[in-house]
Amino acid sequence: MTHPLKLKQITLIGVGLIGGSFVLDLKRLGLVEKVVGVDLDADNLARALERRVIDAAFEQVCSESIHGADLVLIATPVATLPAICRTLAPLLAPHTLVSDVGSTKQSALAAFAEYLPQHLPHCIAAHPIAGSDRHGALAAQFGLYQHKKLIVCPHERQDSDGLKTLEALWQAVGAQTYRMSAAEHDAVFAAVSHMPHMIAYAYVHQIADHPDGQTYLDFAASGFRDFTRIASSHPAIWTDICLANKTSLLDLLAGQQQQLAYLQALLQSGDADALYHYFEEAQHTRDDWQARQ
Ligand SMILES: NC(=O)C1=CN([C@@H]2O[C@H](COP(=O)(O)OP(=O)(O)OC[C@H]3O[C@@H](n4cnc5c(N)ncnc54)[C@H](O)[C@@H]3O)[C@@H](O)[C@H]2O)C=CC1
Ligand SMILES: O=C(O)C(=O)Cc1ccc(O)cc1
Repeated sequence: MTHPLKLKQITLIGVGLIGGSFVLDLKRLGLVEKVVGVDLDADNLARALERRVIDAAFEQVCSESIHGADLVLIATPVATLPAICRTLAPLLAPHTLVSDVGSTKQSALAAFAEYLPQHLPHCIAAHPIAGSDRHGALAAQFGLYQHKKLIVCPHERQDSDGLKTLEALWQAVGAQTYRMSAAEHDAVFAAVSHMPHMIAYAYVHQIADHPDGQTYLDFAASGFRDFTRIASSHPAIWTDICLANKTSLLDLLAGQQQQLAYLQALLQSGDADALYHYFEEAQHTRDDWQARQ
C-alpha cells in the first residue's frame, strides 16, 4: 500500500539550507518521488544536483518546473514571495499545495492573499524554527528538523486537509508542529530571533568601526564568538526579515535603548547592588529557559 503522505513531486523554489534540508529528509523517508529545484543561482543548482538534494533544476519558475507538483515550497528570502506568487498564479493545478518557510508570516499571508486569491485555501504559511548561519544547497543537511518546532499560521480560508498534510510532512522529518496567528508569530520571533540578530550585527559594527577594532578582535574569545555567531547569517535573508517585521522591531529597539540607558545610569552612579540584581534576574531567566530546552 502506498504511504498516505507520499508525494509524487515537490517543486522547491530556493534550494538553500532550509528548503534543501526539508527535501533531503523527505527523500530519505521515501515520502517524495521527485524534487524539482528552482533557484536564481545556477552554481547553487549544480551543487544541489550533485548532492542529490534535487532531481531536476530550473533557473526560473515556469510551467515546466511547476507542472506535476503536489507541493510548491517557497524557501527564498521573504521579500521575494510576492513576485514568486504572481508568477505561480497561472501555473498551479487546483490540488497543488503552496507553502513557505519564511521567518515572517504576516508578509507571507499578504503575498498569498494578493497574488494567489483563487488558490488561497491551499496556501499554507509555515516557519521551521531551525537553521544556522550557513546558506545555500551545500548547507542542506539531514536531520535539521529533528525535535525542532514548526509553526503554521492558518488563515480564515484555509483548507484543513492541506494544512494537515503539510503538518504531517513536517512531523515526518521530526518537527513538533504548533499553530498560531501570523501577528502573534511575528511578535514572538521579532523578540527571540530577529532582534538578537540586529543586536549581534550592531555590536560587530561597534567593534569594527572603532579605530582599534582589529586589535580588539585579535583577542576576542568564546564569549564574543557565541554572542555574535548570528552576525555571520546571510545579509540577504536578514535584510528582508527585518524590513518585513519592522513594526515589532522598532518597538524592541526602543525598549533595548531603555535597557542600555538604565545600565549606563547604574554604571555612572556605581550602584553595585542594582547592577548585581539586574544581572542576577537575567541569569535566572536564561537559566530557566535553558533548563526547559
Ligand atoms: N537561515 C535560517 O536559519 C532560517 C531561515 N528561514 C527562512 O527560510 C528562507 C530561506 O532561507 P535559507 O534557506 O537560510 O537561505 P539560503 O540562502 O540558504 O537559500 C535561499 C535560496 O533562494 C535562492 N533565491 C533567492 N531569491 C530567489 C528567487 N527570487 N527565486 C528563486 N530562488 C531564489 C538563493 O539563490 C538561495 O539559493 C528565508 O525566507 C528565511 O527567512 C527560516 C528558518 C531558519
Ligand atoms: O542561527 C540561529 O541560531 C537561529 O536563530 C536560526 C534561525 C534563524 C531564522 C529563523 O527564522 C529561525 C531560526
